[in-house]
Amino acid sequence: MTATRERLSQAIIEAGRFLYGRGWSPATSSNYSARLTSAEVLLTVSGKHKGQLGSDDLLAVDMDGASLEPGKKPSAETLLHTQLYRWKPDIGAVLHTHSVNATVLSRLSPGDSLVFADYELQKAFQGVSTHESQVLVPVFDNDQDIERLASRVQPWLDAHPDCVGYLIRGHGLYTWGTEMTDALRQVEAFEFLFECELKMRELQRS
Ligand SMILES: CSC[C@@H](O)[C@@H](O)C(=O)COP(=O)(O)O
Ligand SMILES: [Zn+2]
Repeated sequence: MTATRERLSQAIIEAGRFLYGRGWSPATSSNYSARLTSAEVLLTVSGKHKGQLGSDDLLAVDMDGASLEPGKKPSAETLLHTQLYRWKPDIGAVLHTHSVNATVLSRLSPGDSLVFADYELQKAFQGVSTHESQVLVPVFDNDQDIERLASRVQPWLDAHPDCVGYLIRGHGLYTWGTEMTDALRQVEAFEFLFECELKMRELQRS
């Protein structure tokens, strides 16, 4: 194993332990990846428990999502990862999670996007420097046809180069970063904002 693969494998395995521990990757949900080279991505195999990953539970795919390791089945959502690496060459890690709050908030939001404003924690997102900005998060309807889902995500990404993450309704979150630590920070920031938003809605109703 190359030193880069070893380092990235460890980063993915540790991310899985952390995200599972926070309750954001229950059962065998979620998938994680890191950029190996300009042409290859290291990604979780399909169907594994993400809190118990080992280095055998990862495989390299090309930028079209094709497995480079026969015998290993890539994540069912591989194309949602590779489209992000193709979209921006500075993306080094992508995380997909399935938290209760992401699931509930996306189901309660019938529109095609959510806006977060006036939260100091927005500054945890890459490129955001003030609570006075607006963080626009698209919400795509879920689809078991991942190629079709990816084809609905792509025009949004192309039209919103500052996008820091998106929700899939009733399903979960995709976010990313230059390094795994950046992607993890963004997952945490999103989870904080999702919880605030749900609490605000609850209090405003009562
Ligand atoms: C356990 S249901 C979740 C899956 O359908 C899927 O959405 C998911 O996140 C994990 O799929 P995987 O193929 O293991 O990467
Ligand atoms: Zn999923």
